[in-house]
Amino acid sequence: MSAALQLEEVRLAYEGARGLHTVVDGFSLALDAGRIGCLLGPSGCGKTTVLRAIAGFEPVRAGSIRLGDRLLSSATVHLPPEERRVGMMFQEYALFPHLTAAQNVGFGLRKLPPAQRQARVAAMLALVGLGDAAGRYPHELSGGQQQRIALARALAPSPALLLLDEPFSNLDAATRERLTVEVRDILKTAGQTAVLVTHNEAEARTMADHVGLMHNGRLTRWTA
Ligand SMILES: Nc1ncnc2c1ncn2[C@@H]1O[C@H](COP(=O)(O)OP(=O)(O)OP(=O)(O)O)[C@@H](O)[C@H]1O
Repeated sequence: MSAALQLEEVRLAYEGARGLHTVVDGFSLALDAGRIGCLLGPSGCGKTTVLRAIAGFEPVRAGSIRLGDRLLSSATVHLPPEERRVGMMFQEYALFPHLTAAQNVGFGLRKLPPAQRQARVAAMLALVGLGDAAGRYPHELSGGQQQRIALARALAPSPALLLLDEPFSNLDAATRERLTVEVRDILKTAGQTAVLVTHNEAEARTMADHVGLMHNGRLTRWTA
């Protein structure tokens, strides 16, 4: 089987006052469909930068990023984020406070006919175990429940790939531990290909099928 996600010799750099500053170099990985990969590494090693590049928020200076048979990024190609079929659960993508849980989950489904949209929202709320929370606003939900709604929102448009960047970092330790297991179960039920970023080793081992260790912008180990 060919990999769902494939990064080959990727180089990523930020523009600085003194020209380009390379933060990721020679970065390669392959992830099969339905598998969960995790990038683990110390602060500043480039984990978020890699996710941002996969999502289409950073240009690729060399190498390539492919999803299925589509080229998403290379030195000469850059598919816009909205055309990548990549879903995100990033810390900065909090729920919309003025929308109910159901409206949040339905946000990315506005192109669907209303009946189909409603059915998909109901299915996603059921998948994350919050079928009874449809009419509640984010402030009426616990932190863990809010993250499960954020997951339902990210999964609703059936992304080819889901990216999770430190999705549990704002939660207390007990909730975090419980949610790590729950989210893995939800992703596996959905057959979702996903890449998680964390600097918490226990979380990486619990969640992921493959753990990649990053150091100074390179992948130093990728465990099966
Ligand atoms: N917008 C930016 N402009 C310039 N440099 C940046 C920018 N964002 C990140 N960097 C630098 O790129 C490097 C990698 O940052 P990145 O956020 O990818 O690391 P990380 O491994 O995700 O860290 P953390 O675990 O703290 O989130 C760091 O040296 C950082 O200072």
